[in-house]
Amino acid sequence: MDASPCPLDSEFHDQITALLASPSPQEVQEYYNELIQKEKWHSIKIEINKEHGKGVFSNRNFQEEELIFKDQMLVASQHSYNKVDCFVCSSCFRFIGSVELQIGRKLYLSGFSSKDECDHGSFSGDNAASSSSDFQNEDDLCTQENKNNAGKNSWRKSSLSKEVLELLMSGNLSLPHSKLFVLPSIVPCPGGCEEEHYCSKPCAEYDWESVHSLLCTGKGSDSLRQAAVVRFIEHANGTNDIFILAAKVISFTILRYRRLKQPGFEGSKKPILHISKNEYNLSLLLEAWKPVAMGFKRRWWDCIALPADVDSCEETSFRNSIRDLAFSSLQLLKEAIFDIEFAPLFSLEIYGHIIGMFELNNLGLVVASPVEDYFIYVDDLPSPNKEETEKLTRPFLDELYDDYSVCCEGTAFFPLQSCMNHSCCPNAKAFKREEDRDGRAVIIATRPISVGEEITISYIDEELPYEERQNLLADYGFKCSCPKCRKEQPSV
Ligand SMILES: C[S@@+](CC[C@H](N)C(=O)[O-])C[C@H]1O[C@@H](n2cnc3c(N)ncnc32)[C@H](O)[C@@H]1O
Repeated sequence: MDASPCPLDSEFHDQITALLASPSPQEVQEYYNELIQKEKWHSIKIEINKEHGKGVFSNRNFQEEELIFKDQMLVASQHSYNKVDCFVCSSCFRFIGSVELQIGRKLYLSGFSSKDECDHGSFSGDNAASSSSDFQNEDDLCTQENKNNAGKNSWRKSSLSKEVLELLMSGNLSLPHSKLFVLPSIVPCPGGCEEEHYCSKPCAEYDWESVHSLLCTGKGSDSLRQAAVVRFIEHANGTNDIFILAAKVISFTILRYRRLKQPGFEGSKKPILHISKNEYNLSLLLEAWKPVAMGFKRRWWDCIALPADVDSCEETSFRNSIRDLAFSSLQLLKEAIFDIEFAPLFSLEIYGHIIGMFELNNLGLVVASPVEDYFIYVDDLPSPNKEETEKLTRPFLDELYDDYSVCCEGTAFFPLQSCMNHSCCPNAKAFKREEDRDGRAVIIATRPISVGEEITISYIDEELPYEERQNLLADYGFKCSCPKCRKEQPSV
């Protein structure tokens, strides 16, 4: 592999080594004990062993189908391609607005010739959308990227007019029975950007304080920084939106550091007088970074699976190209939010490890759509109520076609779930039940679990043949020796 193109990698070598050092077993234990205490999931514990590192273990017996724990994401992000389909809170990922808004907005935004573009011009003046009480302004309907493309696109032919969709979005056209599917109303971003929306003030404030204030492109941010953030986001949307999540991790760490630095902040470390300012800053940075330090990680370009169409003799140039892509993204992020006080966080080494952490802990973020529930409800209505209702709802369902059931999808880092080891005969699974309507991971027992047993999930389709399973697990850097693998392993 070529030498690193990032000068910060060598300049801050010692600080980077400290940030990437594995936390001691005692630190790990203390961190997770505190987290479990805070989240009140007393029926699990984190244990560390030489063979598999951290793992989640049961503290009591669980029955089949019982909830084991739910996990709040440390950072999360909706996939950019999913943002037209699902309008969700940027903090907890609940659907927001109304069923009408979800349907109207999706059909409206995808009604233009390109799915990702919308004609901002059509929302000016006294049109229905801008008079809505739910919307803060017409910009709520378009992302920054969409607005940059304003006027370039034309409304494609559809059985539904733009005007009908605008009425639906503005709340001036209600669908029958939709009151049974009430969604939280929309809370705007405190910084005034049009990219993020929330289901409540606490969600808006939490996201602002923990991540978003550094990445906001709203009126409060200076215009040069704003333009740089937009360039970074556009690059991520055009290449790999995992970069947005990596930027959130850096922003999370910087903001946590600033809070810890404030005198009197709960949990802040008192400055130790006999150490230098630099040492003090590093120890504070390590403290701020701790939730990320706990995550299992390797460099992205070292651990990413080689795509099937890349020949093994091309492997080095493939890995170099992945690293170069990450470096281009990092350069754009630096133009947007670089701060010398946190220079090591902007090294390619750290950026690569953050992205690798998502690669190796990949549990997707999924939230079921209330639009699907709504149409299922209508379909289940008794006659003649069903036929009456469908006269109004059918044109929308026909236009949505299969997309009526699209879930909110994204990527997240879940602190507890990411400690779960793999087994091809797992005793638990990540599974959203009817009532789980936000982004949290939900872990359910798939068979009875005894006190003290390790709780495992399967990272892959465990029904695959032995060889295929081992090939897929090699991407995670281990060979599985669970009871099923030991039984199926071909004898030599
Ligand atoms: C999501 S992490 C699980 C937590 C991890 N043990 C830790 O210490 O943070 C995934 C990594 O754990 C290890 N791992 C998970 N399941 C394993 C297994 N069945 N056998 C060996 N290593 C495993 C692998 O290194 C894998 O890349």
